[in-house]
Amino acid sequence: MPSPTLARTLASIRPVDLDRMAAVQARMDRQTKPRGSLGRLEEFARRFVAITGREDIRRKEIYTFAGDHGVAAEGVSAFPPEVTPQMVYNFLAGGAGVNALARHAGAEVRVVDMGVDHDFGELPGLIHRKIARGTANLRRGPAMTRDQAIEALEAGIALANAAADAGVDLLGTGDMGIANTTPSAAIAAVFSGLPPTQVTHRGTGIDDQSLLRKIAVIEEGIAINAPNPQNPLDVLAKVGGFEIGGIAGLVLGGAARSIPVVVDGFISTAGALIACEMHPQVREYIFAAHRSVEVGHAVMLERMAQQPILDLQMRLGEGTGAALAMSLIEAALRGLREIQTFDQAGVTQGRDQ
Ligand SMILES: O=C(O)c1ccc[n+]([C@@H]2O[C@H](COP(=O)([O-])O)[C@@H](O)[C@H]2O)c1
Ligand SMILES: Cc1cc2nc[nH]c2cc1C
Repeated sequence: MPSPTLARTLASIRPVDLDRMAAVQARMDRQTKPRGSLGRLEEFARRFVAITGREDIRRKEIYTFAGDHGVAAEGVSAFPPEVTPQMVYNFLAGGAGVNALARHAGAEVRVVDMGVDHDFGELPGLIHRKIARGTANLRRGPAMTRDQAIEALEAGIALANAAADAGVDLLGTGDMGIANTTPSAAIAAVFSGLPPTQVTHRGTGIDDQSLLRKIAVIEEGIAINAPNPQNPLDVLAKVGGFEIGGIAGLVLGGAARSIPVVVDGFISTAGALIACEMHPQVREYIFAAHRSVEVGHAVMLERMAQQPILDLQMRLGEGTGAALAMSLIEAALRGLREIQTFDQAGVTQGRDQ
C-alpha cells in the first residue's frame, strides 16, 4: 500500500532559506560582542529563524513515543518489559525525568502509545496510536509489516501537523521502550554498514555477557531480515520499532511544516536517521540535542552531519536531552532579540572584524 500522506509530506520538504540565515548572521555580527563570540548559540539562532521565520518560541512540545519490543524476550535489556507501561503512567503523572526537565525548559510533554504491550483503556492524557501490542522479535523475522511501518510514520506526521496548527514553534522527540536500544543499534549498523559490535552498547545497563548476546541477536536479526539500506521503510519494518517510526514521522512532519525538531538521544536519533535517509533536506531541520553514552550514537550523528548541542554522559531517553537543548535554543533567540548593536549602545567596534 503506497502512502499518499508520506508522499505529500516528503514533497513539501524544502531546503532552508540560506539568504535568511545570512541576514540573521549579519545582524548578530553588529551586536556588542566580538564577531562569532557566542559560538554555536549563533548557529542555533540563525538556523531557527531561517527555518521558522520567527525570532521567538510560542510553544515547545516534546513527544515521548512509547512502544514494546518482541526482541526483549532475548534478554537484551537490564529491565523487564512491564517497565514500559509503568513508565507511561509515570509520564502522565508528571513524575519522570522528562517531566522534570521539560518543566525546567517550559516545554509540554505529550505521551504517545505507539505499541505498548498493555491495555491502557481510556487513559486521559495519553495519545492513543497503538499499532500492536509490541513488535515481533526481529531475531526471528521482521519486527513489523510494511503497512505497520507506514502507520507509525503517519502517526508521527499527523502529530507534527496538529502541533503546527496549534502554534508550536519547536518540537522535541523522546522515547520509552524496554529493549529499544537493540533495534536502534540494528538501524545504526544497517545504514552505516558497520558491524553490530561497533554500534551496540549497554542500554539500561547490561553486563558483558548480555552485551555479547545482544550483539549476536542484532547480527542474526540483520542476517535473517536482510534490510535494504537504500529503502528506509524496509529498514524500519524489519529491524525497527513502533516508537522509532513515530519519531521518524514527527521529524518528517516537522520538516514539512517548517518546524525545527530537537532530536533526543540514541533511539530518537535512529528514528531521525530513518527520516533523513528518506529525504536529503530533512537534516537541515534537526537540532541534535546531545550525545548519548551509547557508542553507536556518534556514528548516526555523523551520518546525518549533526553536531550534538550537549555532551552530558546521559542515557535516559524519554526526551530529557531534548528538553535541556530547547533551553539553549531559546537562550540563543533571546540573545538575538535583546543584545544591542554597537551603534545602539555606543560601543566602539574592534579591528579585523
Ligand atoms: O536515549 C538514549 O540515549 C538511551 C540510551 C540507553 C537507554 N535508553 C532508554 O532505556 C530504554 C532502552 O534500553 P534497553 O537496555 O532496554 O534497550 C529505553 O526506554 C530508552 O529510552 C535511552
Ligand atoms: C526506570 C526506567 C526509566 C526509563 N526511561 C526511559 N527508559 C527507561 C528505562 C528504565 C528502566
